[in-house]
Amino acid sequence: MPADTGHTVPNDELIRFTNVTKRFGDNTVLDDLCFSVRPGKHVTLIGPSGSGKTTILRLLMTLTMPDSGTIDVDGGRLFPADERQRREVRKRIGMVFQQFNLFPNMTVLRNITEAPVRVLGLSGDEAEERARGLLDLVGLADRAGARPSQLSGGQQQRVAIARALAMRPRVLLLDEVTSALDPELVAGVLDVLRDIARTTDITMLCVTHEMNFARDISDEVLMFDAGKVIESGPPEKMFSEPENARTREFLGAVL
Ligand SMILES: Nc1ncnc2c1ncn2[C@@H]1O[C@H](COP(=O)(O)OP(=O)(O)OP(=O)(O)O)[C@@H](O)[C@H]1O
Repeated sequence: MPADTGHTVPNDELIRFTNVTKRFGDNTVLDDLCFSVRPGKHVTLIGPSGSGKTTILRLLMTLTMPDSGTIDVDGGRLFPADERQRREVRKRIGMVFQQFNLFPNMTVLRNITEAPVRVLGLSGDEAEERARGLLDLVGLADRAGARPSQLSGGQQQRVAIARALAMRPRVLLLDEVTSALDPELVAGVLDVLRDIARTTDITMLCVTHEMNFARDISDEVLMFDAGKVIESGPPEKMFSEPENARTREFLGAVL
């Protein structure tokens, strides 16, 4: 019998959470949560602070474990699964964090080539070619030899985006990627992400308080409250005529 690779999940779903519950002590952060994301779609998670948005991304990165339920990504089961299978599925997922988390002692180029060489087994030349293409994409082709500390926050975040893409993930997770940036640096990072959303077939799952950005890039917006999706829909509907009173209240406060 082959290992349980989650083939019960339909092919047109790249991410599926089924009855996922996550607790921290008495705090039920995700409550029997079900949702799915189709391949190539850009989905934004919105909701009040503490509603569990970051926890969803952390589960996908296997940085934390659910208490119950199943999580499938790209036809493979992430939870429950043994360590080896989890690592295999996890390789298909890239994440950009609020704090860029670059390696300070490595050049920009090494930051991007490190994981493709170590994890994917690419040769140094292959990894470098890939990295240089990505540096071009994020507008930093001339900074390959710099150290992160020589770059602005916005440039560092663009390196972090290139680093995540260098693993050729099927899913890109974006967690408040502009909230640690000075206001004048936000637009450059969001422009790069808009470009990536427009020109690649990567699936994106995004937590952001930048509602204009969410409106621009999202195919679907999911509104979270108390560990559940309480409303979902295309951004034009969610932002102009939300049906749920909690969504209206939340958007009234942030828009
Ligand atoms: N490691 C942890 N230990 C204990 N509680 C945690 C831990 N991580 C998250 N929580 C709690 O889980 C809840 C959900 O947190 P999460 O960061 O997922 O929310 P969020 O919707 O992303 O919020 P925000 O918009 O403020 O980032 C919060 O109440 C938080 O305090």
